[in-house]
Amino acid sequence: MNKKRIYVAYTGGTIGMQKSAQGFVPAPGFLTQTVQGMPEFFRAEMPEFSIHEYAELIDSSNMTPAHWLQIAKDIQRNYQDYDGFVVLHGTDTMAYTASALSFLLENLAKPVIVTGSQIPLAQLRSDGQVNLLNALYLAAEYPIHEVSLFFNNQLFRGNRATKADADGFNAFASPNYPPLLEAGIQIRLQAGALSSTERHGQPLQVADVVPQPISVVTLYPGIGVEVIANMASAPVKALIIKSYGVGNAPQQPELLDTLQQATERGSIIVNCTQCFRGRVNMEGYATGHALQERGVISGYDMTLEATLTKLHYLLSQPLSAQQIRAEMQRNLRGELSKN
Ligand SMILES: NC(=O)C[C@H](N)C(=O)O
Repeated sequence: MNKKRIYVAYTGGTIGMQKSAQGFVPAPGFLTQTVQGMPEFFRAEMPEFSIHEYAELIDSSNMTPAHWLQIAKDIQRNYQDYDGFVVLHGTDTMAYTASALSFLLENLAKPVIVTGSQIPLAQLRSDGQVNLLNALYLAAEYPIHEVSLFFNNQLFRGNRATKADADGFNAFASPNYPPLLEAGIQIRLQAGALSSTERHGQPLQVADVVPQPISVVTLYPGIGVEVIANMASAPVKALIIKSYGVGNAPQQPELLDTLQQATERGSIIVNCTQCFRGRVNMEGYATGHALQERGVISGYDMTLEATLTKLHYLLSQPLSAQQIRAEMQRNLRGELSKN
């Protein structure tokens, strides 16, 4: 039987880092060399894989939309030659990249799994081996044709994941959507759908993305209107408000006027909840309803990462503000559920 072939893109991040006088840093060649010294990766049950280290290996705090595009184009270039893709990435902004890739890779019909680790692969007690080994195995044997994120034995939908623990191994959560798959003694499919063959639909397409001026403001009791007005002023094209509960904000006339003026200027204002779990419902309370009346749109149950990367994706296309508002409230890649 022909073995499946998996393409591994190493972008940087802790998994391939080495100790230096300044703390852990990514080092060229080190991840590949470490994997080669681990016989588990070459067991008969494992797929074939090839690791491609990027010329510039980065801590994921340095990720930008240009890097998202670089990864998406790399996948596109190698799309025909591999059965699946594993992106090795730092954990700090992993959920942003996984969300961004889910939007940029249009008509995706192969598995793309983003993973990394909290302790470098070469260190004692690393979680890197379990994460990478499982990501490779799942990409080959449990192909779910979407962008997902594997961490601590759970496979999440990429645009539903968020970093939830700074220093624990259970570093990611998917607060509003069940895991696609859980890897225990048995590998159990949960919300994911296995696809045995490549769907012969539209060819894979990579959407262009350019960095966009987007503000994110978290409401707090007593926040001044001028703070929000500043965050919404030009050149900002979109403002994400992390509101209270199901989407509430103070019913201050000056605040509501500021938001209305920003909307009239063509800004996209999205209402996301600052709660870890749950969904915005602006019809729930008068305080939420007032926002809706001023043109603020609902982020429903999207994570901040999904909201922000979806805005980047849409603002990079030739769409009107009205079209962007409509698309933001539509489920494009499983990132949003309305009820
Ligand atoms: N665990 C990690 O990968 C953290 C690292 N700072 C990164 O995001 O690149």
